[in-house]
Amino acid sequence: MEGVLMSLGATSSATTTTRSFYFQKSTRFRNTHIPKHSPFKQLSFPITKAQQSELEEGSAAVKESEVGIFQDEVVLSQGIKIRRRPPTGPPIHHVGPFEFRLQNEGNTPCNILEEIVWHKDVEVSRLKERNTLVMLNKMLTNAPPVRDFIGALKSANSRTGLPSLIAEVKKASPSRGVLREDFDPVEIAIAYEKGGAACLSVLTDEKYFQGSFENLEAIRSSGVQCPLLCKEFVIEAWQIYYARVKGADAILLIASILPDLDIKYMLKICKMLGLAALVEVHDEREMDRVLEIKGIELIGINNRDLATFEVDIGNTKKLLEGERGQKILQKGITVVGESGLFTPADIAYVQESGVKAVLVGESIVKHKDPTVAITQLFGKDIAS
Ligand SMILES: O=C(O)c1ccccc1NCC(=O)[C@H](O)[C@H](O)COP(=O)(O)O
Repeated sequence: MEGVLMSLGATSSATTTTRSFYFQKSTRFRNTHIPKHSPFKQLSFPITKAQQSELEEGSAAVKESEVGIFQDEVVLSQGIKIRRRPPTGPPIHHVGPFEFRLQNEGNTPCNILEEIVWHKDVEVSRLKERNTLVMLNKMLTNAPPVRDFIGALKSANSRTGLPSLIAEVKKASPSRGVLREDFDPVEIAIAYEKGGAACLSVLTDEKYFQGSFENLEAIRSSGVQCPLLCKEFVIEAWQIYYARVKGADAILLIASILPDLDIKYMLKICKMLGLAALVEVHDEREMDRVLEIKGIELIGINNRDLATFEVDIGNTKKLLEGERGQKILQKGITVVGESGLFTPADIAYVQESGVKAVLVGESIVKHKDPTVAITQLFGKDIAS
């Protein structure tokens, strides 16, 4: 590794454009004020020459492909329904001395996932002011070393012959409310590790999941050895740096909110920082999109529709059938079955469908002893 001062003049839409666009009933608006996400003008962090040229190639490709293409058209062509927050919120109207805001389809989130993403946009803007990329870059030198997230999944899978477990430290969720009142993240993480979890997923979203980056840091510094997934709603590359500084070994990238170019660019950032990326899909279209992206090693199939909360574990099977399953095998991608897993029969069902790992929250976090809950979930002790 060598120190290189990077200049990323032409970067991906993930870094130089906001892509704050929104639709109204019949008209789409594109926010042409762009420079909000431009933190990467001059970066100083250790990367190899090969990584540098890879990033530059990526940047050039992004620039090229964006010429003449409106970002909202790109997004629509990829079937992404989650819109970005309108730049100004509902317009203000005055009637006499009164001021009010008009709510309509275009400036009010249309489902919970969209609401989360819009809120995240505001939250990230504020956090970035207090933690600039230059500051994060400095902090990277003191960040704890990255552990091998995918390696841990693979070795637990070959040791037990069962899907390896990513156990989720989850206090609450929009669909289920508070899952555990006496929530001590470190205690839960230790109990998960004792129960045989290969990796942990730590929710860092505060507003909707009552999680935090403090939880992630506390678990990381507690001595727990399991590699940690930062379970966030990533809309900007800056968040990946932040997660790394806070001790994450892996990060979640959700295909229903990120266009392909953002995913590609973010994968490169992850690679450069040594983080694993869990790219999450929910339907066939998202799976087909991500299977076209080079370099994906880990795909999560979420059985929960994040817009409606509907959960169906048959989704994992559906997305792994036929050609898609073949392609995944050929590419050597590890698949994680996510959400709605409660019994040994559920685990067997997703394993038969082809997953090598599972991500589980509710069914183990609610139990008074999460170690016991893991044994009950798998129908056997997976720790030894
Ligand atoms: O869990 C939710 O209600 C939720 C709502 C909106 C966006 C994301 C949401 N959950 C994230 C997850 O996918 C789950 O936390 C994870 O897969 C574990 O699921 P479970 O075992 O069902 O708790």
